[in-house]
Amino acid sequence: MSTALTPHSVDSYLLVASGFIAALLLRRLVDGPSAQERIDANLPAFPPGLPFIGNVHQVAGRRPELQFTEWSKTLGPIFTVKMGVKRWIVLNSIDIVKDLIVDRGNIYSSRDLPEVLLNVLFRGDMGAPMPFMSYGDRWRQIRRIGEFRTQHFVLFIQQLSRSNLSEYSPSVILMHTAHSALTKAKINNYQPIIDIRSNFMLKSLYEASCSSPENVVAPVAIFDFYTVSTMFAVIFGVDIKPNDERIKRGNEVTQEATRLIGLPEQLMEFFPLLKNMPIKTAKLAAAIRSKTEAFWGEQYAGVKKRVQEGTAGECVLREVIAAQPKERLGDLQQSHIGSILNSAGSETTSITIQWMCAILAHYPEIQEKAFAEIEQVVGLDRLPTENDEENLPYIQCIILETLRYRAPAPVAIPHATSKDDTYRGYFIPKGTTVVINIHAIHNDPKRYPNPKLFNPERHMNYVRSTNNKITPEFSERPHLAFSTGRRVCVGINMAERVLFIGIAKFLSCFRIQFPTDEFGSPVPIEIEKPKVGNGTTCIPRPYEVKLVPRHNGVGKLVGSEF
Ligand code: HEM
Repeated sequence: MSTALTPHSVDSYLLVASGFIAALLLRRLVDGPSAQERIDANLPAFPPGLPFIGNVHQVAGRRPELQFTEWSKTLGPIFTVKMGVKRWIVLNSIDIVKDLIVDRGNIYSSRDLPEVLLNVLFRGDMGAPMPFMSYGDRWRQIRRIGEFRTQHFVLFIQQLSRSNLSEYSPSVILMHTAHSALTKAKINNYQPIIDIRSNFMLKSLYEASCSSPENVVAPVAIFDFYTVSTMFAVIFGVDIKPNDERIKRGNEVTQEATRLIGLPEQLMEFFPLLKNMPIKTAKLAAAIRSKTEAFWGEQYAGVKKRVQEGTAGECVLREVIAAQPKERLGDLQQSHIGSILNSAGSETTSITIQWMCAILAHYPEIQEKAFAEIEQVVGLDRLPTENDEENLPYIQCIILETLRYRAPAPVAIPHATSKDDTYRGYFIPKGTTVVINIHAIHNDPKRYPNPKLFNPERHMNYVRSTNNKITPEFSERPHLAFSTGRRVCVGINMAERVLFIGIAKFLSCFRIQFPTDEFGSPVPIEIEKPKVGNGTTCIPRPYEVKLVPRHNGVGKLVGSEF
């Protein structure tokens, strides 16, 4: 029998559908608005969407920061997005981020991420996946152990003194004063690793450039290796070589785990009915977990063995393992600390260097200014070091402007409220997802005149103040690429050091130019259309670039016999 719809059957469907809608309307008249509608009426405004699915089709699987920024132009700096049964509050201005994420951090610092990620991949309470954990004592403990910052402690205390102290529990204040596995001082201990890895990066770029008749290099893999090998050495205390199997396997397990925050899993959160469908997500997650735990477990066991034998060099996990009797964490939890720091720190830092190189190819005059500063402060007989940082303000500005112009995580990691709250007359219930739209803040023309222009100079006052140890106001921060508040990136100090050393050395050695086509015309590098990732990172499309050594002494400086 044919299943094609005849005009007659269409009429019947229409009749049934209109009857259904009429019944719903009637019920609505009798019952009044549903509980959800009453909640929605007190939330910030919604953009237009479709019945039932809301705004899912406009956001999921796309670059959400662009759509959010567009909506903020008509709906204002705070609005709500309807994602099936979920409500996301989107924050688009620095003032609102300060009010909620910083000053009400006790309410706005939790997470609401796919169950499958938390409970299957990371085994719920048995695991310790810091970025995904709900706000609470366990997260505080893990965070304190992995803490990477002290510099921001100063900023934090100054913010505290300007805001309402009673908002902060004593344990939070303690958390920021506690001695942790990786402080700024400890990062100095890792400086030799960062030096070796950055020199290797320069040597690889130099040799790739010299072996190409046109000095054309595909730099992304080389930048990736700089950050991945640095993180492996800092966290696990191992020295890995470019073709090391661990890089490939580490990438594979991270990529697979990322699948679990992909579109199907998000859709299941928006439409819980889908959880009853025969979709094998939990099975898939369990399979990914076996691989992930096997790989990172091996790396962790290696450190533990070296600690027991007394041969472990300085590394984050050595400290974490030493603190095990006091902290009482299990091996799986400690292994998670290592794998999470490793994965969270490698890609983001490499993406920033990739963007810097791609963007500066468009701005030769900025490169010349940067090189002139290096030539004056450092000279041509040595490479820049961490001690030169304060005397290289323009290089610092280039890094700040790169993080503003192309924040690697333009909507950070969504937060969630852990209590009901009222703000500017809105009622925001417990469990609401809160998105910081860093992209909108970074493109606000009031904060950054002509935001589409890459202009390092705009950060000069900020850099001068911080170099003179003056702490600028929160609103004067040059960017929010590391987010802010209690969930602020835990690796800021590490990231800033790896970026400064890598970028200052890179700009001291190479002039960046577009490659040319067969007619000798320059082929500009694409920077306007980032690769569409999993919705959380903003990555340049893979590119080739001409890297011309700055002077005859570069080969000697980078230790190449090429
Ligand atoms: C340029 C480099 C980096 C950028 C742009 C970056 C950015 C971010 C952002 C936006 C967040 C989310 C904050 C929030 O929830 O509001 C975050 C969290 C985090 N980052 Fe980074 N990050 C970078 C480097 C690193 C490094 C080097 C490490 C570790 C060594 C690291 C470890 C983490 C961890 C563990 C979290 C989760 C913190 C928590 O939930 O409490 N990141 N980062």
